[in-house]
Amino acid sequence: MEISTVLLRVIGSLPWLISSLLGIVEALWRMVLARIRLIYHAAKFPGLFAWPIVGNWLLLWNGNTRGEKWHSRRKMLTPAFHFKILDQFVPVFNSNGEEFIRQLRKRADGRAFDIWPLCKLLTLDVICETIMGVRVNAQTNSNSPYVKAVNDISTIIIERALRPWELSSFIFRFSKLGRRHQQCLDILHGTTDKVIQERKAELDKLSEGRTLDVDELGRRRRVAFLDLLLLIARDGSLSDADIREEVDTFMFEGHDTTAAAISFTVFLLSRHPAVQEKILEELEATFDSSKPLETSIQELSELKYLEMVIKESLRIYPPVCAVARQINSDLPLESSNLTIPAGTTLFLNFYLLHRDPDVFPDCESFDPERFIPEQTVRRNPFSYLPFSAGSRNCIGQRFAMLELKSIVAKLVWNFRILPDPNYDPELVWELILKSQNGISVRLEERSRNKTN
Ligand code: HEM
Repeated sequence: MEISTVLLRVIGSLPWLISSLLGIVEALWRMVLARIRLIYHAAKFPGLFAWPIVGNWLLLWNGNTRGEKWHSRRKMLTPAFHFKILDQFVPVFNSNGEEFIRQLRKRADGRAFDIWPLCKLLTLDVICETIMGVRVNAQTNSNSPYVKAVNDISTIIIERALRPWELSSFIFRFSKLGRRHQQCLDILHGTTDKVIQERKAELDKLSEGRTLDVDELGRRRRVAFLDLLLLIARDGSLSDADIREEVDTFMFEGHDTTAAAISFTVFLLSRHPAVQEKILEELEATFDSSKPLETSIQELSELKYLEMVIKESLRIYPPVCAVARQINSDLPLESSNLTIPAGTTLFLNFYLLHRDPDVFPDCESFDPERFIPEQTVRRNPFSYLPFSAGSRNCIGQRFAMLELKSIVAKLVWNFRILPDPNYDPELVWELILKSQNGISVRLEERSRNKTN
């Protein structure tokens, strides 16, 4: 081709090239303007330091989903937390709680020990039995591959977040951490898949007129959360993979959080013997002192002082101490002339919220009386958010409160909880708020057990 022809072609496509270039420049300009606007508004708020370009991205990375999947799933799952279903779970709290007490009895010699790992095993037992309907016996068999995989995967997630180069799935897959991650997933998914297939087969065998809570021999059978999911899935709205996803979410949201809440409550009680005595008084007014403590859902809801203690513990040590939210449209704040611009990621810190001295004077001190009804009604409901608020709040909060009450009641019923004078918790925020040096307490058995 001659040079003149090439030149003519180039000149001919110039208008197209220039308009494309202008289009790109305009798009970039709009992005820059939007960014400047965001920075302009955001700068008026007190907050974390933001780096140029990446902002707070290094602290927080959130995938962008508009929430349609979440919305339809949440609607499906809400009935699974109905009072009648929770009622069936209370015996699971009781039986696993009894095993917890048996394990603790071995440590009740007045010497300090770390109660955190035992709390984790307990809540894993509870969540596996209520959500999947299987007993993993974590408390008596803490070395099982399943229990180890559950523990390891949380640590791996944290370690990976601290190694930015391993955020790439490709690099991660070939790293040592990534390989262990895959091993854990294989064990966890393998177990969930097996349970799903077994429960599905049982469901298929349900004859006309038989209900889920009765087995083929007519014996009472406990309905697990998974059974409800399988029933919902019969109209084709959930695949096996979807079901596994939901089961996994509940398994992970529902056990570390409760373990943290139980262990922090035990720590606070170890420093407040008078509070323990008040809990005991309340229990002794309701239950027969000569028997092991066995609670029903009705009795648990009547333990008002115990509830105040747990609420105060969740105030000081909220296991989910922060959440993030992305703002989809400009949000003017009524109380000021500030606007939070669309595209901002808000980081809501419940740990600090619960320490607002205007709302909770002397905020570091443990005082369950803050939760007497007269005090609670005076406060803005958004000033205390251990389970978050709004449509994405904790779906399992009633489950959690019942479990916490059941376990803490058993603990105080059986033991005097004593402080470890050489210990103070060192708080860290990993996936949840926890203490990196464990939760050290001492236990002494109450005399009612010694005479039994
Ligand atoms: C003391 C124990 C617990 C605490 C403090 C807690 C706290 C929270 C918080 C703050 C959220 C909101 C997270 C966010 O906004 O990003 C949440 C969500 C959630 N929690 Fe809990 N939780 C606890 C126990 C449980 C239990 C026992 C279960 C299940 C049995 C559970 C299941 C869930 C689920 C599935 C979600 C996600 C809800 C959704 O996005 O629709 N949680 N939890």
